[in-house]
Amino acid sequence: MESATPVIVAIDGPSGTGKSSTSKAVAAQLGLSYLDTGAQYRAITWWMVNNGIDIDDPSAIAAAAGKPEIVSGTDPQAPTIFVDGVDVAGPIRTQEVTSKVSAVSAVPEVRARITELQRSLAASAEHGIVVEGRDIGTTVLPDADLKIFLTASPEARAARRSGELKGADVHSTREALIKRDAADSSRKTSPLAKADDAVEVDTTDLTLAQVIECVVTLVEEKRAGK
Ligand SMILES: Nc1ncnc2c1ncn2[C@@H]1O[C@H](COP(=O)(O)OP(=O)(O)OP(=O)(O)O)[C@@H](O)[C@H]1O
Ligand SMILES: Nc1ccn([C@H]2C[C@H](O)[C@@H](COP(=O)(O)O)O2)c(=O)n1
Repeated sequence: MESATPVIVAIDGPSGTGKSSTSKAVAAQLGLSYLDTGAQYRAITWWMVNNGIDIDDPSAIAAAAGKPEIVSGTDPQAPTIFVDGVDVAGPIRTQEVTSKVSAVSAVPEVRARITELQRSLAASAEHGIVVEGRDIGTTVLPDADLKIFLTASPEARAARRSGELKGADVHSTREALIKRDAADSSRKTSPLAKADDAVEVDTTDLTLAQVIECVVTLVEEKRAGK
């Protein structure tokens, strides 16, 4: 039997729009690999913090950018992230890493390093891959078969995140999301942006199941050549 042509799907958008949940589910449903590029930027940030690199000094970050070995596992049922052989899936989600990741990921040498890893993983995905992040459609995989840009109101995103953080204050969560999005959108190198040819999906009033169904349909239509 002939196997389906590998399909490359890029899913971008601001924080809390549902990129990870949607991408994982779509990849699992369609038998594709899955890559969380935010986890890679968090992993390199975790390494910088743990190795005493001054996060306020872009030249120090640039000089260290090539040092850590970052390895991502791309099974959507059990994605993994290791730095120098250490499982950092938990530590990269701390408040400290979240507050520093935008500064580290703005450094061009960091982006060049991580982008190379991303392209290599996408190229080696046998059945195709769903890659989620901020600059996948614009910079990392500009020739992706399908580009999706997820959005949602800051209020919806803050409510989702507060629920996840067991009742964290919605107002401060909203402010923190807006601040991180502003930093990610205004950096010089490959900022958070919608690619011209991306399909925008506003998830504010959609359930996660509806968003997943919408994206699966878009991938299937693309595969069918519609
Ligand atoms: N359409 C939706 N309706 C309700 N909750 C949702 C929806 N989409 C995602 N969620 C929930 O919102 C939270 C954030 O989702 P997720 O982590 O997938 O977003 P993200 O865009 O990847 O965020 P980040 O970029 O910050 O990692 C999760 O708890 C998820 O279950
Ligand atoms: N393609 C990407 C993915 C992520 N980042 C940076 C900016 C985000 O604030 C941070 C963490 O991402 P998250 O785990 O919240 O998805 O990583 C980026 O610059 N480019």
